[in-house]
Amino acid sequence: MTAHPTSSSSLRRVAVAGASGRMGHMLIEAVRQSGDCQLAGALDMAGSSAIGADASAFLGAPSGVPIVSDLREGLKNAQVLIDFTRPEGTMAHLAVCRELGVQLVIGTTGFSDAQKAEIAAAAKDVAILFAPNMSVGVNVTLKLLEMAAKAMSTGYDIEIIEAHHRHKVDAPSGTALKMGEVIADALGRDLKQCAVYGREGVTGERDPSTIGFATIRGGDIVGDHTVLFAGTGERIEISHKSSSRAGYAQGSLRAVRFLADKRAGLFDMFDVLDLR
Ligand SMILES: NC(=O)C1=CN([C@@H]2O[C@H](COP(=O)(O)OP(=O)(O)OC[C@H]3O[C@@H](n4cnc5c(N)ncnc54)[C@H](OP(=O)(O)O)[C@@H]3O)[C@@H](O)[C@H]2O)C=CC1
Ligand SMILES: O=C(O)C1=N[C@H](C(=O)O)C[C@H](O)C1
Repeated sequence: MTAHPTSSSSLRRVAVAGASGRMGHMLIEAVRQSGDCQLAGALDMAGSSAIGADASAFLGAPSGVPIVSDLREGLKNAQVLIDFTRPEGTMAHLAVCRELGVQLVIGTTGFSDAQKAEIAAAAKDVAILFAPNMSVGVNVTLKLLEMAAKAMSTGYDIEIIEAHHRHKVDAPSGTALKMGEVIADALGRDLKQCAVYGREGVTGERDPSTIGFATIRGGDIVGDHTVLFAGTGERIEISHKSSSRAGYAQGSLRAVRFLADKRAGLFDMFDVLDLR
C-alpha cells in the first residue's frame, strides 16, 4: 500500500526511528502493508548514509517519506513513533515526543534503571508502550514462566539461556532480563539480588536462590530464549525461538492500535494482549 505522509484519512500516522536498521526495515514494510497505518516519518542518526533516501526505497516501492535526522521534522506529521534504536537515541526521541504529544512504542533494549524511570515519567504526559519483546509468542511464554515458577518454587534451579545474532550489542537480552523479572516476582525474589550473569573459575556450589543467565552470540540467530528448571531426576525447558523479525513488527503495530485512544500512561504487551 502506498501512502503519502500528508494525506488526510483515518489511517494511523506512524513514524519509524532507526529507519535503516534491521527492525526499522521490518517496521516500514509492516506499516506499508498494514492497511490501517501510514508511514508519516522516518528518522535515523545524523551522519548516517541513509539520510535523504526514501524510507522504503529498499522495498523497491518509494513512499515519498525521506529519512531525516531532525527529530521535529521527522515527527511533524506523526501521531506515534516506533523506536527500535539504542537507549541514547530513544531518550532523545522521548524528550521530543513528550514535548510534541507524539505517542511512543519503544522496542529498544539495554536501558539503565535511571533511563527506565525517565520513560515512566514521560508516560505521565504521553502514552507509551514499552516492551523488550513485541512478539505474541514471547509474551505468552512469559505467562507460562510465571505459572511454572510458582509450581516449581523449591527444588528446581533456574537458568535462563539466550542466543542472538553477532550484531547484538546488549547482554543479556531485554527479553531474558524480563523473563528473570517475571520469575523472580513469581517467587517473591528480587532479581537484582539473585541474578548471576555468567560464571567463571572456582564458583563454589550453586546457590539455590539464584537465577542464572547465559548469553550466546553468533551468526544470524534472530532470537532464542530458554528457561531451564533443573530438578532432581528431571528438568523442564520452556523455549521460544524466533526465526523472523516479522513477529516483532506485527506486535509493534498491535501496540500502535492499542495506544490509539490512550492519552497518557505506560503500557506493555501484556496490556495489548490482555495477559495481565
Ligand atoms: N522489543 C522487541 O521486540 C525487539 C527489540 N529489539 C531491539 O531493538 C533495538 C534495535 O535492534 P536492530 O534493529 O537489530 O538494530 P540495528 O543496529 O539494525 O538498528 C538500529 C537503528 O538505530 C539507529 N541508531 C543507533 N544509535 C542511534 C542513536 N543514538 N540515535 C538514533 N538512532 C540510532 C541505527 O542507525 P545507524 O545504522 O546509523 O547506526 C539503526 O538505524 C535493539 O535494542 C534491540 O535489542 C530488536 C528486535 C525486537
Ligand atoms: O537485538 C535483537 O535482535 C533482539 N532484541 C530483543 C531483546 O534484547 O530481547 C528482542 C529479541 O530477542 C531480538
